[in-house]
Amino acid sequence: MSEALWQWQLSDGLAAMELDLSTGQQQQLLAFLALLNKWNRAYNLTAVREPRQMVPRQLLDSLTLVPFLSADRVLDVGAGGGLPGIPLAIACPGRQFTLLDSNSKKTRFLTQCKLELRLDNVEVIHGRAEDCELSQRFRQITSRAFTALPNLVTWCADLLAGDGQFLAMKGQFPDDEVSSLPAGWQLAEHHRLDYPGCDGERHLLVISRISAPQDSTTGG
Ligand SMILES: C[S@@+](CC[C@H](N)C(=O)[O-])C[C@H]1O[C@@H](n2cnc3c(N)ncnc32)[C@H](O)[C@@H]1O
Repeated sequence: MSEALWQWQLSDGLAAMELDLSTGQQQQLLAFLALLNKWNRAYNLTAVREPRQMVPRQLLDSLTLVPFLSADRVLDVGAGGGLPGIPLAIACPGRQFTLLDSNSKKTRFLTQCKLELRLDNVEVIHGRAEDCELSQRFRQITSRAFTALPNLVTWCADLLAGDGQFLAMKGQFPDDEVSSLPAGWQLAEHHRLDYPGCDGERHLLVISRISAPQDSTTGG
């Protein structure tokens, strides 16, 4: 029952969003949803449990970021059950995605997804963003339902390339968080996000440094 519904919701949604994904990619997205649904019972990965809401709120919502991706390597911080990182990795096989989360149950699930879905462009890291020391910085860092913007930029500043940008997904526009951004950071862009079945406000906030220093460790 869910499978036929999910298949219909996905192909309908992708068409409306003008995202051209192959049959194989669509099958991978649905296989990911089935894994999320199965593991959710034991691991509490997501609060979205109603089958009818899963394609829009998990897959389509994540995929709204596809047109905004430009970096070869993207970090998804606080990835949880793999959102938006796993759907983006399936939709964009030419980009590398690093999924970071501090909860070991969640990173175990993400590692299982990488293996079962054969996602060679996914790397999973267990750790706290503010304690992470990575060899290369990222030009784009995505986040969904992670933390307030001031925390995001403070905790993850060392993970972002000098000219990099945070792509923060939010529900209602967070006026207070934007006005509390630490000195040196700005709201560079704001986009309304929409997709079939979207049942509330969705916003993408692009946050960058005000004056970007040169960064020799940028990995693309
Ligand atoms: C509300 S969940 C959102 C998960 C996913 N992005 C989504 O939209 O469904 C927030 C996630 O951030 C992780 N998290 C919280 N603090 C963190 C930190 N300091 N560093 C890394 N991950 C963290 C939690 O373990 C949790 O999986």
